[in-house]
Amino acid sequence: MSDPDRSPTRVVRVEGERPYDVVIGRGLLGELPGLLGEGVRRVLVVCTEAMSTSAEAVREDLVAQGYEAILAEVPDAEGAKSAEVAAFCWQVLGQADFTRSDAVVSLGGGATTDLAGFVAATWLRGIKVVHVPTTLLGMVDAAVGGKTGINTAEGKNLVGAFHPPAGVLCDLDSLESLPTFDLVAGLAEVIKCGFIADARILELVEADPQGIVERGGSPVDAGEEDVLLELIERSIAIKARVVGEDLKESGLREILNYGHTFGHAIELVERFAWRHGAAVSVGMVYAAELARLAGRLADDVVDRHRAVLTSVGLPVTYRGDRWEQLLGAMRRDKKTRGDLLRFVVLEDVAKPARLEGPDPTLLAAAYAEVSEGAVTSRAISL
Ligand SMILES: NC(=O)c1ccc[n+]([C@@H]2O[C@H](COP(=O)([O-])OP(=O)(O)OC[C@H]3O[C@@H](n4cnc5c(N)ncnc54)[C@H](O)[C@@H]3O)[C@@H](O)[C@H]2O)c1
Ligand SMILES: O=C(O)C(=O)C[C@@H](O)[C@H](O)[C@H](O)COP(=O)(O)O
Ligand SMILES: [Zn+2]
Repeated sequence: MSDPDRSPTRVVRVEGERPYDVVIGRGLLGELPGLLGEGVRRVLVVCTEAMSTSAEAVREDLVAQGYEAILAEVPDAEGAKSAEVAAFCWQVLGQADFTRSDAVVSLGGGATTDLAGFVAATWLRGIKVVHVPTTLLGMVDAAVGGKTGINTAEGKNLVGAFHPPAGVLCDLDSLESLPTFDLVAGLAEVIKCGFIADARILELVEADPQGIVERGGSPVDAGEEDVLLELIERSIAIKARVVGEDLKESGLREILNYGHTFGHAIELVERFAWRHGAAVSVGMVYAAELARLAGRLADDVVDRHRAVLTSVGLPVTYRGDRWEQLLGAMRRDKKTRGDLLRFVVLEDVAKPARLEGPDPTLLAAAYAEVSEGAVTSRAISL
């Protein structure tokens, strides 16, 4: 049962062809059958080893409520997002006779929800999925909005489908075991929402960055939880509004990709060993520098990127000897059209825009600004 004194349950509605709810609160796992809806008989719970105890509890609960529920344990983090792991899940579904009225439940971080969502999108051309994200990043971003996918040797999320979930359960209790390193990675997407759409998010982080970071992994103090809860809700609300208007990324949705062109390139060059949030953090500084060099963004907003990201422990630089590989990876970004590289940039906080086909010298100059040990082209005070 959720404890109303600790954290009331909130619901964010995501509109679209099949609207669904993102439920945010504590002790919520019992709510899962409600989100699965009518007609589901078999459920595949997809998890990693780190979450297998919780996943087994969910499975037993589902069985107690009359479902046939089985577990599929997949590799940790980006290791889950491969064609081989998807094929393993398809095999499990096939051997257990999953039909179009059955469902997948993901329980884990964004990598698990992306993989499980992709498996659900492709099995029998699409069965129901409910996401139970257990990382901050999963809650505020990956589990909401229906982007699912896996990586290939050539890049991040290059294979996937738009497949919105039937519901999302964000149980804040799961954040208590999340390592600080991963809480911080999730803050990158929260801060992204601040820069693209909601200055209040930036103000909240700037007011007490250490307090927000330190509550990860330790029992939650009521005052601190309020800030984290507000950050989570605000980020989910932005994502819900954007994907509700533009599920398939024909325009508006691209703003959620702020920092990802360069960020995904880092992930590929690092062979997916970097956390996504850390790579996106550097990617946002790259995009900010690009906009500044193009004369579209003021110096103080660029400085604000470095200051707020650094304040929570996120990286803002990357090694300076990988330009050709990074550029090659950016050419395969999903926003690229033919030979035209396209970036989401800012003209101010909460004023996203596009920068199309920037001059190669500008691209390289922005890289120099985020390269480790670089002396930036102007004096900044952090
Ligand atoms: N589909 C989307 O719209 C979307 C949006 C943003 C990010 N993503 C994807 O999400 C992924 C990143 O997600 P992430 O940051 O959650 O990383 P992740 O899924 O790799 O999880 C990070 C680590 O946390 C562990 N973990 C998860 N929950 C835990 C818990 N409660 N306690 C202890 N450990 C726990 C995992 O086992 C893993 O080691 C990337 O693949 C990214 O591309 C997708
Ligand atoms: O939901 C979106 O749209 C996003 O771009 C959110 C991103 O944070 C997320 O990492 C997404 O998976 C990136 O999508 P991709 O299309 O660039 O692979
Ligand atoms: Zn992202």
